[in-house]
Amino acid sequence: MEDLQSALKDRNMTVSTIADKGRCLLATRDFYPGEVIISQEPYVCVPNKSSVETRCDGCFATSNLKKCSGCQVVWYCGSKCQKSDWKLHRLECEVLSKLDKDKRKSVTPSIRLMVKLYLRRKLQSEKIIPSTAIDNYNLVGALVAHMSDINEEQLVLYAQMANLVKIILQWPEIDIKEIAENFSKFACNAHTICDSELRPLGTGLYPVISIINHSCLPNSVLVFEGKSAIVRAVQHIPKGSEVLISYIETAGSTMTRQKALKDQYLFTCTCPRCVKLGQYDDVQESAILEGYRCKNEKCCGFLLRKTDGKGFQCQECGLVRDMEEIKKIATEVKALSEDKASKFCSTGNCQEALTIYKMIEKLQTELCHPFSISLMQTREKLLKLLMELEHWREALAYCKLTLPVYQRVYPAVHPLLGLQYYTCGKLEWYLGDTQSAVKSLTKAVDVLRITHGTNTAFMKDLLMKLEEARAEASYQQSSKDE
Ligand SMILES: C[S@@+](CC[C@H](N)C(=O)[O-])C[C@H]1O[C@@H](n2cnc3c(N)ncnc32)[C@H](O)[C@@H]1O
Repeated sequence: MEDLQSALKDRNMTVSTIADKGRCLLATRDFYPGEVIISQEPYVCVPNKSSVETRCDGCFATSNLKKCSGCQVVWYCGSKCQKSDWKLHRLECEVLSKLDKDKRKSVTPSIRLMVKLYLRRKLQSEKIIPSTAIDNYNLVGALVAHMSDINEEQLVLYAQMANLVKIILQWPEIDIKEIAENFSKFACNAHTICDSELRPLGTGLYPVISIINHSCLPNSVLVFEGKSAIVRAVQHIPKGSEVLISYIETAGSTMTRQKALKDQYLFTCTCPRCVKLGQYDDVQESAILEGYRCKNEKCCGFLLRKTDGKGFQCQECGLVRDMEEIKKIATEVKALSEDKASKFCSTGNCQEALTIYKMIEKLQTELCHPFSISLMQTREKLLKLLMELEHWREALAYCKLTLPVYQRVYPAVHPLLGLQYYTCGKLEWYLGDTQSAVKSLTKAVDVLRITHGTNTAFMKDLLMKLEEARAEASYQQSSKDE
């Protein structure tokens, strides 16, 4: 702990404790929007695995992959990644290659993450790889596990997974209880590693970053550059303040956010956004973000359940929507999304998925409040599918429909909002609307230079696009003036 504190002192940080929260990270000087507060390499990490996609264990790339001939489980994009991972993978390869085919199939990313955790601990304790103040197993030991708060079913699952890890490692002295506890630590401390556009690539354990607590109105954001985790300030953080990131998708209502935090992180959030709202505001917020639309298409009022339970009444114009009608549409949406859309999406059948999502969007437009999160998510799926199918104009129309919801549910500096402006700008540019593209790309840069910095290939590309769009717009303007 002393080593950690002195390493953090150089970075203008300190670890402290707060009642009801446990450890926390405090700033020992002022930080300003866009500044990197802390960055860390993963103690261990693994790429995601899906039936349609495999990733390199070194850099998470998806192309030019070759399977490790030893274990037949891990993939690399080339010798550079294979060599840099070799000290750890040599041990992993040895244990994985002893497994029969069936057992190898049960080696999920979470199991691999745990196996790698123990192997890395061994390598550090044998001094085969170095330890530092911010890269050692003691920091993993200090992570919260919440063992006494997790339910029986979860405990059984962790015990089964721990047993599999024991079988893989074949270390007689290993403690199953400790492995199970570490699975619980993963659940509330590991981070999903994403690319610059926030698409998930893998999972990593960053024990210093894991000291940072959650807020639904955070002053910082966690992004990734390759596998490095970077925490940047999105607001002014005065000296002595706690650094806070968001663990969850913050677009939902207070009830939804609190449930997500309780389910996975086992605490009740008391951030200003969660406690600020009074009971009625909370109900109104849920009715807008997760409720139904008024029968009158022109009315933007939110609906509350009538006391007789027979329907929902608009709080703006008083019109009542019948419960049966609402149930009917909701059932149709559910059937379409569960049975059909997900199947087509998982098999990569974009055209069919598009047809289904359009049907869902039509029903949700009829059913949900215009600021509904589920309607926004369906439009987001349509936008992605249409971009994949290169239907740019229609994609732009859906992108523009999502923007007012993004602006409502996210703070002005939020990576998802910045990325949505970016998508909008790119589409406008493809479609020749250069003036609008400049406006959208400028908004994207204003947000993303704070959340993502300006040094990554992704940001350099965005800044270049903006320059080109500006040059084109001024050329068009001067041609018009002549
Ligand atoms: C990633 S850890 C954060 C560091 C942790 N406080 C510690 O002592 O190591 C996540 C855990 O911290 C606690 N936590 C994080 N944010 C919190 C908050 N806003 N309010 C209360 N507890 C919080 C919860 O116990 C949660 O499961």
